[in-house]
Amino acid sequence: MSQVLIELSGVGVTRGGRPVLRDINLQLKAGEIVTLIGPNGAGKTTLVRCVLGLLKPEQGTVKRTARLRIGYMPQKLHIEATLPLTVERFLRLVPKTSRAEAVAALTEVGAAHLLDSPLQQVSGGEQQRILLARALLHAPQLLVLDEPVQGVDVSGQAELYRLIGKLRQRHGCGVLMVSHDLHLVMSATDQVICLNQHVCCSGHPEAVGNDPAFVEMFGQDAKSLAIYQHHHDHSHDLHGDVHAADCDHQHSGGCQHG
Ligand SMILES: Nc1ncnc2c1ncn2[C@@H]1O[C@H](COP(=O)(O)OP(=O)(O)OP(=O)(O)O)[C@@H](O)[C@H]1O
Repeated sequence: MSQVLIELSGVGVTRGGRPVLRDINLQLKAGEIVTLIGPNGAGKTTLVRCVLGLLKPEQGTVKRTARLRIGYMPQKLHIEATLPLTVERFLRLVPKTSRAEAVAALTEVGAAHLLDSPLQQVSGGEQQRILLARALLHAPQLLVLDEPVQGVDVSGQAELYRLIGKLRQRHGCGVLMVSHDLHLVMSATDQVICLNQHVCCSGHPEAVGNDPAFVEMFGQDAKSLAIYQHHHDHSHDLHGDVHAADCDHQHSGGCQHG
């Protein structure tokens, strides 16, 4: 049986007097890909910060396996435009990283040719690969990817998702991925968690092979993408709170709130 890397139980976070996360239960195992989806302000980044140990929730517990090694890929890289920094020097900011290790990590993400490039000059898609290479240098048991395809064109997105799937297989690591998109999640995602302060629903993504509009939009890459079918039985107001009128909804198996 796969090792449980991290387990959140009843996690709750309040910010500015408002609940941002409520009663979150989540378990992530080695070799498993879990994708968090949800609208702006749903609490995805806050949840990631709890997983990374950067934020201690007011309620509930976060249990990590002993000495868990996490490779984190942030949404964006913020670097000073005038700072002379090559890709190699950037990667070697990870302690004890040799040039050979930087090359190996870049090779894994198909970006070895960027080794001597100035970091400021690489494209958005290249930057995402470099951030992924940096995450790999931590020899992660758990990869945490915050919107890994942000700013990448559609065919590049499919390629990046495929790469993440391959890395999971090669390293046997667990992957927690944040997506802002309600529709595009990788077919290799084992579990999708739809978050809007609480876990609205969760489950396996359903393949979109039969959807002609989707195939037309993504071509052959559509086969490597999936659409998660939503079965919400409640709605949220602008603040993410559940509409009072929905409070008598029938709880289903996928519904994880009280
Ligand atoms: N330090 C803070 N102080 C006050 N409110 C905060 C703080 N951090 C986050 N919030 C609020 O918590 C809510 C959740 O924010 P979070 O960044 O986790 O959402 P998200 O799902 O990642 O959003 P996005 O998709 O826009 O990145 C938002 O309403 C945000 O304004």
